[in-house]
Amino acid sequence: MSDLEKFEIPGHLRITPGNGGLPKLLIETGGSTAEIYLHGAHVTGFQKKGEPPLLFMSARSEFVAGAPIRGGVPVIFPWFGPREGFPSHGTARLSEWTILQTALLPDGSVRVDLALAGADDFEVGFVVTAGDSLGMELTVKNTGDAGRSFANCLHTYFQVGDIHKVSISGLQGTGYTDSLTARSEVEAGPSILIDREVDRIYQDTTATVDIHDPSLGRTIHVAKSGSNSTVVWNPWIDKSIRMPDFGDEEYLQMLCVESGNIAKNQITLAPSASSTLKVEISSSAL
Ligand SMILES: O=P(O)(O)OC[C@H]1O[C@@H](O)[C@H](O)[C@@H](O)[C@@H]1O
Repeated sequence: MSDLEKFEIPGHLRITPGNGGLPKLLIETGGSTAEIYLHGAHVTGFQKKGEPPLLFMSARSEFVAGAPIRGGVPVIFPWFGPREGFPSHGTARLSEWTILQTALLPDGSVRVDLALAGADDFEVGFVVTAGDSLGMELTVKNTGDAGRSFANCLHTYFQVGDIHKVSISGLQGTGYTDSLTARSEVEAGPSILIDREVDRIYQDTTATVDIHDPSLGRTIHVAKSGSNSTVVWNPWIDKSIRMPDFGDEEYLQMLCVESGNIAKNQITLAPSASSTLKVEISSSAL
């Protein structure tokens, strides 16, 4: 870790061996704490002082090179979902990222700039800013000499008090593909309730999504830009049992609302062009 010491900020940013000995950044600001693993550039925690964690982490997650972390914010790139012969959700979440710089900003938040090496003809950067809210920016530049396409997604796992009582708003009237049936549907009602396995890719939406959680007395706001797809996922009972790195009952306390560009919304970049996917996560009392 000694080569990473230069990125520490006394009183605000410490770098220590985390689970599995993987390097972990521990951030503390006036209003929050956060943690980031260089493995996957994975934000594994964000908590406002005096509030339960905003991000869900599975107690069964692996922390080992070559395997994804279960929970927090997996960075999904350059493809979303399964691909035969290749890892699910791309290689970014399995890669070791490097720190470019760290900074304490004038408003008291802490900013960390990370980079992904060896992503073919792509230059990929990820900026995390932890303060009263959690900001994340994934920037991809095409450094090759031909147009290139990719999907991306910030696969945010949120902690909720009781999934049975949660409702999600912001997607009324939006078309989606139901990944469980492969059918195209339109979200009819103003709020989505989760009472079974749900796995949907909402397309052509830039809307902020709110997660209303009466059990924890808060609403989580997922605001985004540079994103035209939103994924809503909860594995429910059977899939939770099938996932080796996820507790059988953990589906009760988690919900994924993911922001990205998937399927027909995937991004094509001309040579030298770049695009940025930004997500800002905040919460307010109900
Ligand atoms: O197990 P993984 O590869 O992390 O994927 C978890 C889930 O990620 C979600 O984004 C997908 O919509 C689900 O279909 C998938 O099961």
